[in-house]
Amino acid sequence: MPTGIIFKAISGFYYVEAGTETIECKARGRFRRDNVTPLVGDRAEISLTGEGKGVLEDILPRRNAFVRPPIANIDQLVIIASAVIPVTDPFLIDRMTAIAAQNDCACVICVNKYDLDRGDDLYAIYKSAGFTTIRTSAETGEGIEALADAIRGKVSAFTGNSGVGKSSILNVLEPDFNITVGDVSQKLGRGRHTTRHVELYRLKSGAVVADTPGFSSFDAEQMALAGKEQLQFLFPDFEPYIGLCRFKDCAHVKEAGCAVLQAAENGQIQKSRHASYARLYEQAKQHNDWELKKT
Ligand SMILES: Nc1nc2c(ncn2[C@@H]2O[C@H](COP(=O)(O)OP(=O)(O)OP(=O)(O)O)[C@@H](O)[C@H]2O)c(=O)[nH]1
Ligand SMILES: [Zn+2]
Repeated sequence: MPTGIIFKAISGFYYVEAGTETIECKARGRFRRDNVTPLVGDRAEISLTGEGKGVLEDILPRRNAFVRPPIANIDQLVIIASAVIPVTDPFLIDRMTAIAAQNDCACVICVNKYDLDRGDDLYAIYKSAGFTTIRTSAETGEGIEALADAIRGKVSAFTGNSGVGKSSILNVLEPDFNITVGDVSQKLGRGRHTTRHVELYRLKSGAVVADTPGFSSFDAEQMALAGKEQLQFLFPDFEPYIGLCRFKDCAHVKEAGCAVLQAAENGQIQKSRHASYARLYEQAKQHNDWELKKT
């Protein structure tokens, strides 16, 4: 049975890219009965009924699935940031990297507007935290090739606070993209209109990019993060120090003998990364308390 990837889903039709063809599919009735919603990004088994049409038979296991936006199997988030108009708050980046880690999704950090500001601080933070970190300018084209390399052969979703240059970068990566995107969803479908659907685009370079309204700004606020005990594992730069604290159940916030705190003080962990962790930990704690009171 042929398999393919759902690139687009509109009004009950699923557009599955299988080989060089796009097949327009309907879903089998049992998906509804089993309460399974096929998502853009899903790998699906299909049967062909002729004339470019087919039926979704089965959804293959997912690497990850997001609810807002509804999309599956994202390999990596490309987090666009900027050190100047607007200045990106590292906390927003750290929250996204944690959400990504929780969903088995890699991250590429892209510090844009290099022509206006080198963004040395942001660059240093994420480089030393172990992320693929790139500096770009959509204005001069600097770093765009490095970004193209980082997304080749993968499914990426771009995110970043408003004005950092997401659309500008995508247009430099793929000059035709403007037209494609503009038609379908108006400047990456920020959802001002009713067509809030998600779609995958295959760039000429072979990269696949998700047009994801829900990721387009950091309105990922609604995305729930793990409980406070799990949070430490969503910071890969903490990993070498976890398990070395004096107390086994150390929260790594202000405990005596905490190896993570010590590493942050020594500069082995970036201070802003630890500050973000502590802030997220506090939020998770309040959330837990609230949940407990409710029951
Ligand atoms: N100098 C300079 N300006 C840039 C660069 N990238 C984007 N801009 C400008 O920044 C402004 C915002 O860029 P957009 O591409 O619309 O940003 P966006 O992230 O898509 O913003 P939203 O649509 O609000 O989410 C525009 O005026 C761009 O011309 C850059 O690398 N250098
Ligand atoms: Zn600790």
